[in-house]
Amino acid sequence: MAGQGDAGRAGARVPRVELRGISKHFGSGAARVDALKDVSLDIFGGSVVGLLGPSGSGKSTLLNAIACITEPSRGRMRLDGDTVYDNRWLRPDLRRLRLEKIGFIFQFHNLLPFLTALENVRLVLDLAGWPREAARQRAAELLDYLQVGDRGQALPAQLSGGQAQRVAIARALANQPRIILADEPTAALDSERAGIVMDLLRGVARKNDAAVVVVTHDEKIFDRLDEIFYLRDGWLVPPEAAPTPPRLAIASSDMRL
Ligand SMILES: Nc1ncnc2c1ncn2[C@@H]1O[C@H](COP(=O)(O)OP(=O)(O)OP(=O)(O)O)[C@@H](O)[C@H]1O
Repeated sequence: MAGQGDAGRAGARVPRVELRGISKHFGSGAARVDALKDVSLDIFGGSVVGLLGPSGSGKSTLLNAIACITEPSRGRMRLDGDTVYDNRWLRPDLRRLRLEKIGFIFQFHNLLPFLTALENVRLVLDLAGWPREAARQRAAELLDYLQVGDRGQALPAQLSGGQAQRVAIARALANQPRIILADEPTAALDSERAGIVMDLLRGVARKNDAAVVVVTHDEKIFDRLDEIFYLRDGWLVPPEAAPTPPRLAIASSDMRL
């Protein structure tokens, strides 16, 4: 498994996500919860990795820390070779950082209901400062790529669940992020659509050399993950000690798309 401090195995490649000794606690005294304990890992471009573990094991906290939404309590985090956290945030504008580096896909699509599919995708590009025409073109191309180009003028309520999720993926990919974080992206989809979503994410990981990190309980997609990080009680469990859920094939660390 990549990560666990074995940077040599990946040669000179810079991990898209590099965590060293990341801990996070909430509350204090008797109410203190240690949600992440000394988590170190590397995630490289071109791979789709899963964050697995029982409920309450720290998966969402870890995903939100990587997304620069939740501030860790200590440790060091580099995104795309850029140290963004070293016992404190080093970048003053985390919103801009997220816009530059990260695409986020949620379980439910979270599209803005009063904007069309095309406008939802364009919004990200407008915020990132893309020129108007280039943004329109890119948004339309992405919707085409995700096979919902003909639904560009539809409002989210007029889309099927699978279509809405693809528009949400287009939005997450709009600014060509090198890190794509997905929280239960397939939980609301049937097997066929879940497979399509995972194939899309895999395609994007390969095409853009992006790291895709998926928090999931969804057994349907376990065999589509290149690598598994398993959390238990806030600790990252070494691969050899992680349980092997049914149908879960842990890929070799050398596997690349
Ligand atoms: N904002 C918060 N305040 C206090 N405790 C929190 C907060 N967020 C998470 N926790 C606690 O941190 C621990 C890890 O939570 P987290 O949501 O990261 O787990 P999870 O593995 O994502 O769980 P699930 O699979 O149920 O979503 C849990 O004990 C949770 O109650």
